[in-house]
Amino acid sequence: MLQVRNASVFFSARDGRVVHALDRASLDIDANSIVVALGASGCGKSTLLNAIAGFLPLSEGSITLDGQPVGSPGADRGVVFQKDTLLPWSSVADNVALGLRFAGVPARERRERAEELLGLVGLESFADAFPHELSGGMRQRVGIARALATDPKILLMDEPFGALDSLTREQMQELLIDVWARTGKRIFFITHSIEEALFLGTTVVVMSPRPGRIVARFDLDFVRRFAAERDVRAILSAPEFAELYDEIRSLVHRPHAETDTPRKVLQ
Ligand SMILES: Nc1ncnc2c1ncn2[C@@H]1O[C@H](COP(=O)(O)OP(=O)(O)OP(=O)(O)O)[C@@H](O)[C@H]1O
Repeated sequence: MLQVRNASVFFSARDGRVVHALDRASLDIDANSIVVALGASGCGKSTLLNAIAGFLPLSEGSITLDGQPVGSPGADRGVVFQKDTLLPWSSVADNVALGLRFAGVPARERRERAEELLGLVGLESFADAFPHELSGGMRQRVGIARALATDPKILLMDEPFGALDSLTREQMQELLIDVWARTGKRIFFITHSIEEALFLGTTVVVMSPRPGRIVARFDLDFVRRFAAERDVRAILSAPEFAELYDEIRSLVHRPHAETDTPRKVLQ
């Protein structure tokens, strides 16, 4: 279980103001769940993800993964960003195996694991290609395979499909559901898209504009339905999908007051 408890983050902006980016967020991410955080630009979604990844410290509150406090980045959390961070001079297989190289895994074992993961994301024949030979969607697949290489307890995905065209994005959503169904990995996923959140999330949390606060939580089963029936149209045209879409839309767009009052920055 990943537990976020009363997590707050304050940043010191360049002009001396204190930006209250995240306000007492609490969240549980159980095994086998996909928790999607949804909210307007600047509401603190990436701040929350970066804190879970260990890239930035909380100002207040705590994050634990299976009871262990999360302080710094670790192989137990795999991260995928919107912009791929593949090494251009390394082959696809070597990119996938990067974390394993850092962990001292022997070359042959690394290659086997990379090939296995490339199979999982449908890129088995691209092991020896280089990133520039791949499309944006393919590079994101490599990113997912790389994030899975160290067998992390959780995948953290920060708008991973945000830069892709809509067709590729739909394909990637389905691929992610397949990866989730086959690996059982828990996933924390950030998006601006209500439709993407509803389609992918076993839980959707809606965040308010700054200071980012979790204002609503929805437990859903569209993703399990898709994994079982593989009928996207049936899901997207379901009346309950449209109702939830409207409900969440009004929550996301509800006006909230700016409350960046000067406060001490707690580290
Ligand atoms: N290092 C930083 N220093 C100062 N302010 C920051 C810093 N990082 C983020 N912020 C501010 O914190 C707030 C939350 O930012 P964050 O990137 O978490 O939002 P977001 O919801 O992920 O936005 P987007 O959807 O546009 O990526 C924003 O107002 C942002 O300007």
